[in-house]
Amino acid sequence: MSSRVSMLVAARQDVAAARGLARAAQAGAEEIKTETRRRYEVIRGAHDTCLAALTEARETARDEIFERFHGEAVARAGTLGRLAAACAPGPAGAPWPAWRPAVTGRAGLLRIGVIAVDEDVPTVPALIPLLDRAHLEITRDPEDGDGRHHRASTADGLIAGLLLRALGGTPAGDLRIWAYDPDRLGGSLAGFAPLAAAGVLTSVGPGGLTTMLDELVEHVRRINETVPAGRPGRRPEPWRLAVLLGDGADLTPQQRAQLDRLVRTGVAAGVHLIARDVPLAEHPDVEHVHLTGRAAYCDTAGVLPVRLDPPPPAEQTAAVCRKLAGALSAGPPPALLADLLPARIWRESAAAALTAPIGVGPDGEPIEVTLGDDPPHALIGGPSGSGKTNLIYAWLGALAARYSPAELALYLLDFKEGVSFARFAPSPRDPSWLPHVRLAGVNVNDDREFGLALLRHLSAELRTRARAAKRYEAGKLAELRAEDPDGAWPRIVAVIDEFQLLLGARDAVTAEAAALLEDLARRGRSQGIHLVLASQDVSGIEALWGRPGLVAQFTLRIALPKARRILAETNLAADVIPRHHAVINADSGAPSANRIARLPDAGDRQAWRALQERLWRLRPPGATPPRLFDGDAVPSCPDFSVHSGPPRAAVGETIDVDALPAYVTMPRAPGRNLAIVGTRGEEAAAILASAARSLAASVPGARFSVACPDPALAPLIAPLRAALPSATFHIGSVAADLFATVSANLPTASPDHTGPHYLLGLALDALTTSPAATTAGAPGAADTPGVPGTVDAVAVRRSPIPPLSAMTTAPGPARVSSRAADPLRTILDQGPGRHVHVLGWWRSVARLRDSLGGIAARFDAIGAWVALDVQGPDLAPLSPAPGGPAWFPRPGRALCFDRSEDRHPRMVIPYAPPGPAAERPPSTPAAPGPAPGSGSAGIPAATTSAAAGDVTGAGS
Ligand SMILES: Nc1ncnc2c1ncn2[C@@H]1O[C@H](COP(=O)(O)OP(=O)(O)OP(=O)(O)O)[C@@H](O)[C@H]1O
Repeated sequence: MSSRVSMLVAARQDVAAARGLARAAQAGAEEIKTETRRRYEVIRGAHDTCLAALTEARETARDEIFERFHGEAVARAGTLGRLAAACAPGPAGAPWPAWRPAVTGRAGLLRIGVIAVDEDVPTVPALIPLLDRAHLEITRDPEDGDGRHHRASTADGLIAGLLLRALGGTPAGDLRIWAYDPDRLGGSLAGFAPLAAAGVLTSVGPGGLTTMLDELVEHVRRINETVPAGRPGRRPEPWRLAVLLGDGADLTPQQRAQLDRLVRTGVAAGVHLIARDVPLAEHPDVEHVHLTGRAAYCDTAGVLPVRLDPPPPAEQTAAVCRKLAGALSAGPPPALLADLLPARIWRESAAAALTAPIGVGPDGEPIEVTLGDDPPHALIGGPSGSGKTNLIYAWLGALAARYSPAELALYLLDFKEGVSFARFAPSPRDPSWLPHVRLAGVNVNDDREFGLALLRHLSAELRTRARAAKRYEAGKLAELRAEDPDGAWPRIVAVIDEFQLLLGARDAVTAEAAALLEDLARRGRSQGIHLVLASQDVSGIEALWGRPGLVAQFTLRIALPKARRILAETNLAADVIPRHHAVINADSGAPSANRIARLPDAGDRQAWRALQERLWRLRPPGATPPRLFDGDAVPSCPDFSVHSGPPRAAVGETIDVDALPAYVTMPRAPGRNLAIVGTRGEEAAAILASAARSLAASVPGARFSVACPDPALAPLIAPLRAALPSATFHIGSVAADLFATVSANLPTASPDHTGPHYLLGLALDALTTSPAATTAGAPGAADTPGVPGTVDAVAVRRSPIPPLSAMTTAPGPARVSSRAADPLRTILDQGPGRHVHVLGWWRSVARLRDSLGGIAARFDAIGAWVALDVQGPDLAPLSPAPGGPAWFPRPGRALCFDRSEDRHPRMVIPYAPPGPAAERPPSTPAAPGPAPGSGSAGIPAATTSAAAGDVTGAGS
């Protein structure tokens, strides 16, 4: 039992020990656990701290990275944006809302949209190359709206934008567009339609592709031939841009080949392609743009997607195109006269040639023309209003500013109505004149004789120069000037505007003028005499084209827009140049010698006046103003000086380069009477007045008596009263007394001590054909039967003048009745030999004949005559030429013939009657004879009777 107890005790003790051990182990474990937990807590705390720090560090780093990235991206976008703005300035790169056309001179890169890298980063303009740089091939995903579905597509919007940018950034006319759009027939580019009218846009239909490509290839070939390779600057040709809007159809092999040629060679020649749905050959010059929905990828942007701009607003496109078309139709703004002037005035020598710019070329450079040995003469052509006069102004301005009056002399003639060259002469409004101008003729119109006079003058100058050249053995002007440095040998430029009027008739004037022109044209070249002929239309001038030798000398041709036949037949350049341009061709019109010049508005009065006044102030001392011949002006009678030769009567002004009086001489010799014939009473009186004034100056002691047998015409005497204050006047019936008295007292010997006596008569026909004179049995009257029914006979019956023989009551010791019966005829026959001369006005040749003795009378007593409105054939009895002179009367002009001086009749311009200077008066023909109770020549009856005083004293 005890064992059992002891065992139990032992067991208990073991259990207790075990328990103690277990408890101790547990306590140890607890301790470890606690320690471990503590450690865990420590570690965990450390971990959390570390993690938080790491997170914070990471965040900081990330923020820094983002910040740096953003900053750099913004900066780079800014740089790229500035770069893009510089590469595509103004209209090439501006977004549509702010877009305006403006010529920038750089059209190479064009904006199509933007590259958006990040939302926070500004976008960068996406540019693609075009003009002078690349062709463009546009491909697209099938979903892009396309021509096949007749919807506006992104591609078409892209093309429209490119076209507008290219047009807006290049000078008007420098870009021509061809649009091949077989499917929509031009509808894709409808906004550009206004350009078609201005020739900028050509729509090409389905059948036109081959022709278009051929033409462009040909153009490239021509450019490559004519523009030297490597020449700096742009070729003087517009860019040509062909837009090909494909319709899915394949090109023919020929079209493909031409297209490939253009791809290879077009860019260098300014010919470009924009091809949509038309594959282009692979070539470095081709820029590819691929469209996917609203994004696009292009070679220039690489992998970066481009967000395309919207198409330009349709109204904006149309407005820009309309404006451009308008500007092109109106032509470019004119150049300025100032562009043609040299930096320093009068510094050039004309020894070798005259060279001056006439306008500016397409590149803005002056286009110079030369007159010298080659080319020597110029032909200018252009229809009315095309700018011939303006061109002449520009040319003359440029010449006159370069060459002094010692180097250049100008003779200028304008045959048409107007006063174009009058500005070169002084006027009441502008006292300045162009010092180079020797002669300016305006309103020359029908005075072809004046043109002839100029040619004769130039011909005389040519002879003078030829003689001098021979003396110095000089072959041309430069040599003559070198041999004779002190001589005055300016180059002469004679400009004749509307010269066809000089050569337009088949008569002696044309024949002589053409012969003189030919001679001047041939020989003038070496003598420094240059002709510049201008005309609206030279095609019909027989005298010109009938003389090929003459035309051939005019190697300088200047054609204004639409000029005909000035250039060579095959040269059509004048048909295509715009307004205010000219084709200058110094090779007789050969097409290869064409130069196109834009002309300044030299007609502008202010610009011209400033230049002229400047040159005028520099004029050499003693320079005289040019002679101005104005065909519409009536010259005033000059002051005649004492003259030592035979007495002479001025019947008007000669039509000549110098404004000289036209005289007929009145020496004491048979036949020295003057008859003025025609119905224009005022002009007849004015001629008598100038004749009287010049005779009075020629012979200071001369006596003058004035007769006007028709009292109705007494007012016409006024100019004679003004010219001859000391003359005696015999109006109405006393006129007959005058003739009777003078006739009866004709000196029989040589009465030089008494001086000449001039009888001036108005309407002397009223003296001679009185029926009463016939009944008086006077020899003259008997030879002069009135012819009832003719105008003269009617006039005789109506004449209020009583029969001369019956009226002749003047007392006088030497009254010889047989002669006194026809005193006028007696004086005409016998007076001049005794220094008694009749200067009278008859209203027709028939009446003059009656005064001379009737139908078979000879005109020997009329040594000189002046015809007014008498037709040439009517002058046959007085004329040296059988059938009468070729004379077509017109107001303000008279035909004069002095048998002792002239071989042919010459045209003269009657002077204005004394008094204030007048314009040419309307012609007032005197009636053939006054009707009973009424005046003639517009004079009322009351005046007539009042004027019919029987006796008037000197100067009364
Ligand atoms: N280059 C130019 N720039 C601006 N205006 C011009 C220019 N050329 C001509 N004009 C103007 O055109 C008009 C006609 O010119 P101009 O008188 O020179 O022509 P024209 O050929 O001589 O005509 P016509 O034969 O009928 O006299 C004028 O009003 C002139 O001012």
